[in-house]
Amino acid sequence: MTTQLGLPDDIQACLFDLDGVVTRTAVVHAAAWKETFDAFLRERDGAGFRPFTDADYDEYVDGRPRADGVRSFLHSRGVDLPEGDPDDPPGAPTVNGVGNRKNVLLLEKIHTDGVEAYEGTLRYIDAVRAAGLRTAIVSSSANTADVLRSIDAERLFDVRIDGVVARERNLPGKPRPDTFLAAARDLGVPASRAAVFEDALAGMDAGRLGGFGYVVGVDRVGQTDALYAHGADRVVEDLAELGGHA
Ligand SMILES: O=P(O)(O)OC[C@H]1O[C@@H](O)[C@H](O)[C@@H](O)[C@@H]1O
Repeated sequence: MTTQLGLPDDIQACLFDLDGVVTRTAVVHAAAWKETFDAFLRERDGAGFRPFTDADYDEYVDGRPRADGVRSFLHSRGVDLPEGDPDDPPGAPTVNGVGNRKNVLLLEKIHTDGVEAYEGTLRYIDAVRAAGLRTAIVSSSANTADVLRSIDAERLFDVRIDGVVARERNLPGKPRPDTFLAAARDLGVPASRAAVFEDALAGMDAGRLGGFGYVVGVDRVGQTDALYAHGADRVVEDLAELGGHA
């Protein structure tokens, strides 16, 4: 282990998830999803509908690309919608329509409340870069560039693989490892020499399946055991615990 960064000595690159690792936006996504799915279920099943829960978010939605989240959660409730088109009106009964509704709500919330970063993460990334390691942001979110710009954090990452890039390159999203592998490749570092930092169970699966050198689970919601079960080498509540202090 390096004493400074809390990583194995041979790690040359760090691949960071965005929502819940760099920014406090995992809860904003979760709230937008809950509003979207509860409205959908209420309309379908009436007032006695079974609401979307935190456990549903963790299992079916967190960390996955938008459309995969729609399909995966609704399938768990026995609903399989047609795909529709990317420009379906928000709330239309299609995978795209439901996803578009969620995006409208997400952007409203971000616009109203702003985006906050985790200071411990920003300090850790500074230390990682000062130590000469390369960095990437790897997120399923198609809003990654805007969110990073809003906290002036684009400069912290040498490479960005997000929901937009994944679509362009036809990369399957988390829990598949392809987006993390693409980031490591773009950085010129083998997966075995790259560390993954993730808060979502789907992201842990991606880290494990990709054969990465080290996988750090970031527990913001009390799911340490689940993060270990999904493949974390170490779980922290804040990246400051790993070290990297000036
Ligand atoms: O809808 P977006 O911004 O493209 O984000 C896709 C997904 O991005 C992930 O980072 C979030 O954990 C999910 O909740 C979200 O659904």
